[in-house]
Amino acid sequence: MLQKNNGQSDIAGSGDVPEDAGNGSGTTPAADQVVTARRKWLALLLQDRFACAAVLILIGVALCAVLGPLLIGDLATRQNLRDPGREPFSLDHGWAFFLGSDSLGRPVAARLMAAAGTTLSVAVPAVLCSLVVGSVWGMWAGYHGGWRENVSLRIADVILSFPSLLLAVVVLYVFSPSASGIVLVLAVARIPVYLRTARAESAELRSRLFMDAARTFGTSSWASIRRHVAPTVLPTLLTVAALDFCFVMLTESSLSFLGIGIQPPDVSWGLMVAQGRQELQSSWWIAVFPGLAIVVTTVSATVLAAWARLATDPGQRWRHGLRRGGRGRLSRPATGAKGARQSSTAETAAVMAGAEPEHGPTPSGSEIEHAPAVPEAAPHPPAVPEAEAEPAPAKPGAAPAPGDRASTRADTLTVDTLTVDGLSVDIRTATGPLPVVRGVSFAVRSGETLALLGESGCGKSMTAHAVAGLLDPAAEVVGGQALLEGEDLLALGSRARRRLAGPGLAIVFQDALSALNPVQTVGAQLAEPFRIHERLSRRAARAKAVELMERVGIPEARSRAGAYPHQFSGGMRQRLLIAMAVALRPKVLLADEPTTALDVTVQAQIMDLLRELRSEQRMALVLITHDLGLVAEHADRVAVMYAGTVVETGPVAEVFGKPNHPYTRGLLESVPAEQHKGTRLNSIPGSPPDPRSVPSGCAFRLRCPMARDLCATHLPVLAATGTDRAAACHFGKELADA
Ligand SMILES: Nc1ncnc2c1ncn2[C@@H]1O[C@H](COP(=O)(O)OP(=O)(O)OP(=O)(O)O)[C@@H](O)[C@H]1O
Repeated sequence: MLQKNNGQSDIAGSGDVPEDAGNGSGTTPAADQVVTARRKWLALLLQDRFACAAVLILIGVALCAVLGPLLIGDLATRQNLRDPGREPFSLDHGWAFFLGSDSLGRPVAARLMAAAGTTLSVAVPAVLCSLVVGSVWGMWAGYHGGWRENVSLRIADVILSFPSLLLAVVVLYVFSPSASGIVLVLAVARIPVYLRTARAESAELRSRLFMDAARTFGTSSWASIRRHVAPTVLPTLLTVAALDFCFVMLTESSLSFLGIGIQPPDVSWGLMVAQGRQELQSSWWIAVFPGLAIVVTTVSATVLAAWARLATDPGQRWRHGLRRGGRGRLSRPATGAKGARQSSTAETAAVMAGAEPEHGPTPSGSEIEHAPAVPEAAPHPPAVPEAEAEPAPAKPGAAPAPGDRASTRADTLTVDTLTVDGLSVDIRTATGPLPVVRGVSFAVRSGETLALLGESGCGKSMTAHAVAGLLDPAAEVVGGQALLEGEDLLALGSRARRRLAGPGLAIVFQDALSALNPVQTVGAQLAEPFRIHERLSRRAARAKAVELMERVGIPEARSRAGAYPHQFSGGMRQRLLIAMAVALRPKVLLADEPTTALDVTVQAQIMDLLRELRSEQRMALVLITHDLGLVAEHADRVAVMYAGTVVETGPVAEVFGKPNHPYTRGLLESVPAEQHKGTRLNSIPGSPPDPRSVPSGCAFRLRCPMARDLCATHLPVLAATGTDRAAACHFGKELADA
């Protein structure tokens, strides 16, 4: 059971594993983790023979660069004019002449080794500098958007408008040619390539739900970039960097050919190609071998980057298994392509998570979906008191059972936790502001469930996003307040908002797959709120994450914490999202259609879980839905929305028993129910108005059977129609008294 402990959220049951807990082997757990992580990467690398070959080649090149000068002494520069242009593939004059000699009698093999060091000392720093600066800049610009993005792109455009070779020629002519000068010029010239790539991917990620989810528990912009943007963008950038490696080497060779690159007696592969080009017909080997060195090194870097891209993308790792052509542990099983993908992904992720695949198959989504919300063996019995146990579902339209939940709970509820007052949101469009939320007001108290009910497009999500501070940049709050225990959320600066996010207000989104980061394990994502707000170590936060997973009914939570969102079923993903939202025991939880994409069985499990958590944590729950059945069964009070405004509000049982607004009445009459059996179902004629063409006066009047002339000229306001009830209808009181 989740318990409050000295102001800190704590989950009773398995306590935190102490940070410094030893493992009995004399090594620290942190050191063990590093060793295990290295083994995992090595295991993945060994599954790809091309990547292995690429690594060996690159290690060879690096060794040549480092050890070459020691092995060859001055062989690379010593001229032997009596014996120039010696042909390759003969060991008569020693290994140094195996690849022939150039027109000055210098051995090509020795020169290749000497040149490896010079070439790498230019290409590697140039690529690394442009990669680091361009990527960080691009991710920052893309994440924030607006002027930062525009200014960054214009700077990139200016740099890109100069051909990089021309830029290098101009700069190196003005300043004297040197290796560090070449590195600097090439690094600057290539920054826009990374900037643009990182910006584009980051801007795309900016609008993804899992970024919104991170913002709801107060992740700062740099932390979001580091944890969510960088892991997604990096694989692409690494591939670009590998290709850039070739470009930089070739540019350096062109500069050397022009006499402003590497200066003799130093030698680089590019310079060797440039010098050998003049004698290509008579002594082909002088240019061909350094050319081959450039190609082989570049291809190796590209292969390694492609491997890294697959290895760091959890959705792609299964390909490593398939590449082995059916051999080995991660090979394609004989159950068809889909099965192969699932199995390989699960096993590969198990390897990455440090689990032994021999432990048996990972439970499939369908196997684990029907697990009870609270596992039998879990140390967290459901905390719903007997008195709060759910009555049989109320049928929409039917009168509530005597002693309904709303009226019994009302005794214990006094102060509103969240009060939304006159909230208005506009969307900026080319033709001017478009009002999509108009003066919405409602209040919800601790331990209570308020349903925001309405047809699609009536502004429910906009309202929730405005309160949570997650509005699209095109949308803007133009009026109203959202008071969380008296503090206006809409007036807070971003820092104060981050402090409050998570422990104050959290949100559960409809599409759990989009709301979870696909390239992070669920354990890492669930640990994030604890790391940010409680500053827990990685290990302690992870332990809390596992406890949370157990609490929301994820079986085998400890081993499943290392899995990725796509390895869970829809219902389990929704549980994970709920776990993430309630991790910091928020005072208010906004649940935006949390069960729409789920089947009825899973829907019931998720709603039961939300109810249990609400009771345990005494949260105020705002349930956003268009499902009247869900409202009847799970909400205490309801605010019915139409065309961006609240048209009726009150206790669910009373509103559904005797609606005071013709729209609510129409909604209830259009739902099939026992008492409608054998009669023709009524439906509201027409459809909700587009925000661009909301009728004058009452927005519902064109569909309303009670509309009069007054409705076209006077906008009805939300007015009391009874105790704790209100309706925005000129005839609300009439309906209430009927
Ligand atoms: N970026 C946008 N640009 C223009 N209009 C928008 C934008 N986002 C939302 N809208 C409009 O705002 C209105 C309210 O949208 P909102 O998503 O809040 O509706 P909703 O009641 O949550 O619907 P649903 O139940 O389908 O999610 C809709 O008419 C929608 O078309």
